[in-house]
Amino acid sequence: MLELNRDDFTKAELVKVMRSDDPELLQELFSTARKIRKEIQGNKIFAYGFVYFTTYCRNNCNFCYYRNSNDIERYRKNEEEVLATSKALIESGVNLIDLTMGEDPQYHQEKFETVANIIKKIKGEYDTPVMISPGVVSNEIIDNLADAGADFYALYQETHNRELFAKLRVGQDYDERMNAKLYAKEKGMLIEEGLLAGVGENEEDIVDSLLTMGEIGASQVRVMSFIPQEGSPMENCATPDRMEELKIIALMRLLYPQALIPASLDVDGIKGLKDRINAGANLITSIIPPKSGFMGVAHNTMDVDEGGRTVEEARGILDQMGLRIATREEYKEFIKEAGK
Ligand SMILES: C[S@@+](CC[C@H](N)C(=O)[O-])C[C@H]1O[C@@H](n2cnc3c(N)ncnc32)[C@H](O)[C@@H]1O
Ligand SMILES: C[C@H](CCN)[C@@H](N)C(=O)O
Ligand code: SF4
Repeated sequence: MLELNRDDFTKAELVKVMRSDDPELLQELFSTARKIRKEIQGNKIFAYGFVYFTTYCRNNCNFCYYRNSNDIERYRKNEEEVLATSKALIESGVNLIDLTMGEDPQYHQEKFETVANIIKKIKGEYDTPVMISPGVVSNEIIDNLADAGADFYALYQETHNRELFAKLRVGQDYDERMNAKLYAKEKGMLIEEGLLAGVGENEEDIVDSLLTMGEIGASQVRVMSFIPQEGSPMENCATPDRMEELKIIALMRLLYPQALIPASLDVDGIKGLKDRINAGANLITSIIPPKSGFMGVAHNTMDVDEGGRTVEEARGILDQMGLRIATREEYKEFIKEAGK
């Protein structure tokens, strides 16, 4: 059996864990991940509100429901709507607002000022940290977003295998995407890197991604299992067994004890929370207010209007696990350390 909880894993050892289905090893993997989280942050779990404010997109990612060629209903929310939903999320107890958008040509060509204003309001008036997930934007726009006060820039490579990237993010440039997040980091923003599970990667690819996340200095690292989307080229591809995602979460925790690692409600809804937390995640993402008209990504409506993706619902589950949602002040303290 592998010895866990070390900071000098070799690539071969990591690959071996990804390939293993030995129940004893996996148990040890998850319990070690939980132990490390507890050492770092006790029983606190962070929570992010998700505000997907425009679902228009110029890109054609093969895995995504919102790809440009998909003939779907789309929306573009105005500043008031975005702020009202952000406020409701903050009042419900989230620690950060994740402002997410498709690469909406209307913004990408002219309107980033609106986004900067929204960030300033959430930071100033609502005194709450902000993550911005705008896709690939120019260095000049990154400067503006950083100046507006955005704490985090999220941009997921999905894979660090260039050939696979080209098949997934069709027509997009690998280096341009990577360089945007490196530039954001240089400008003082924290960055989030992420990978998709179940899109044709092998164990070596996963391990390359795990190591790259550390090399680029990401403070938040994520994995999401691929969910097939109606009308997209990958509509008939299967969703992967969740054990892959759980193992990746646990390995990220072992490799990067201080990292923010999401348990995303977007993949399996609220019923998926417990397993991900038990694998070592320390953060709940994709909290969306019911009946607000805002959508998720991988599962765009699952549990939303039913009130399943709320802080209250998550709190009930955490409570049974001896855990609790962190306060905004505790989260701010945590990211201050992450920025050092
Ligand atoms: C919808 S995008 C939002 C930000 C921006 N448009 C971008 O692509 O960077 C956020 C992420 O959602 C994830 N995602 C999209 N479609 C998915 C799917 N079908 N299953 C799982 N995750 C998905 C991808 O990892 C993607 O990077
Ligand atoms: C993928 C999204 C995040 C974008 N920064 C969101 N649905 C999530 O699961 O946190
Ligand atoms: S993942 Fe992002 S960039 Fe790609 S099609 Fe979906 S919304 Fe657009």
